[in-house]
Amino acid sequence: MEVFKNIFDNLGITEFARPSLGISDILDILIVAYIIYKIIFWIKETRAWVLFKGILVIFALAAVAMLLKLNTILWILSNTISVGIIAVIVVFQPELRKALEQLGKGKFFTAFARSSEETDDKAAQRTVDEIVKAAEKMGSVKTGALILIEQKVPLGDFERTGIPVDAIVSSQLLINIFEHNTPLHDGAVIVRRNRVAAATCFLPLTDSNEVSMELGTRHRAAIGASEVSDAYVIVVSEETGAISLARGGVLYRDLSPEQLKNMISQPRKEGSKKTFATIWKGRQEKE
Ligand SMILES: Nc1ncnc2c1ncn2[C@@H]1O[C@H](COP(=O)(O)OP(=O)(O)OP(=O)(O)O)[C@@H](O)[C@H]1O
Repeated sequence: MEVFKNIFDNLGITEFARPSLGISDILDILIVAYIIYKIIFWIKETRAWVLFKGILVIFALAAVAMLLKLNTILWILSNTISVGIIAVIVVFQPELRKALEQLGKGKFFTAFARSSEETDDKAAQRTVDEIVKAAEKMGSVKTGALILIEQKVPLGDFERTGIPVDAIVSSQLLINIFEHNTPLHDGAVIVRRNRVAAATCFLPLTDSNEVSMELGTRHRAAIGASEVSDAYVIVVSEETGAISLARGGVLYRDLSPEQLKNMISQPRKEGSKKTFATIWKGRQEKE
């Protein structure tokens, strides 16, 4: 209590104006802060983060409009906000349902604890090596494969369409997953923080007209997923055994294992700048 008394004294708040602050108030504030922190973290883990950022922009706009007394903008915002709240609930409905389900199963906090683990550079490099090794081996025997490596944009929406795996990435595991006539071989595998998060995931197909006619749905799905996320999407063709990489809506075809390794070796936490520069260079080279 002495600490708070000193803070109030330093702020010049008199004894008279000082709010009474008990242990229960502090506990109350801490619990609310903790819950808000968890909610923000949960939002960041789903695609709701992009929508959430849009909402923050609207709030910032409202604040500016209020400061500058832009009455027409304020009127429009205040009249659309009530509709907006309902719209947000509708748009976020799958995420909210998932969060409530997890809360019911008691998984919400454990999932958070696991996902907050630091990405280890050594483990990330090992993951890249294992994926490249698997792609090379699957290419040599013409086993089709589709692997997404999550970057900053969460792939939770794709992951939910598949079967959870949650295992450390290894070339043997990947080869096994894509083995013909096995239950997990169809669809895409999602790799997150050096673990295979899920298999048999369904990805959106690109509707670009520029995709070569000789490419089928596996490659179209790879390009489609790379258009709506910043993931590295690796495809091994079942027909030719060729290895390709989709990134930012661009497909880099017929890569050697070394080229693939170089392209996907950027560690996740380095941020997208360097990665994007490398990919952009590749894009220009292709064009
Ligand atoms: N939307 C999708 N999401 C995830 N995986 C998909 C999707 N569409 C197709 N696939 C995968 O691709 C396989 C079909 O590949 P298809 O032969 O049509 O594609 P392709 O691009 O010609 O590839 P390949 O060269 O390997 O034959 C499916 O069995 C499935 O595993």
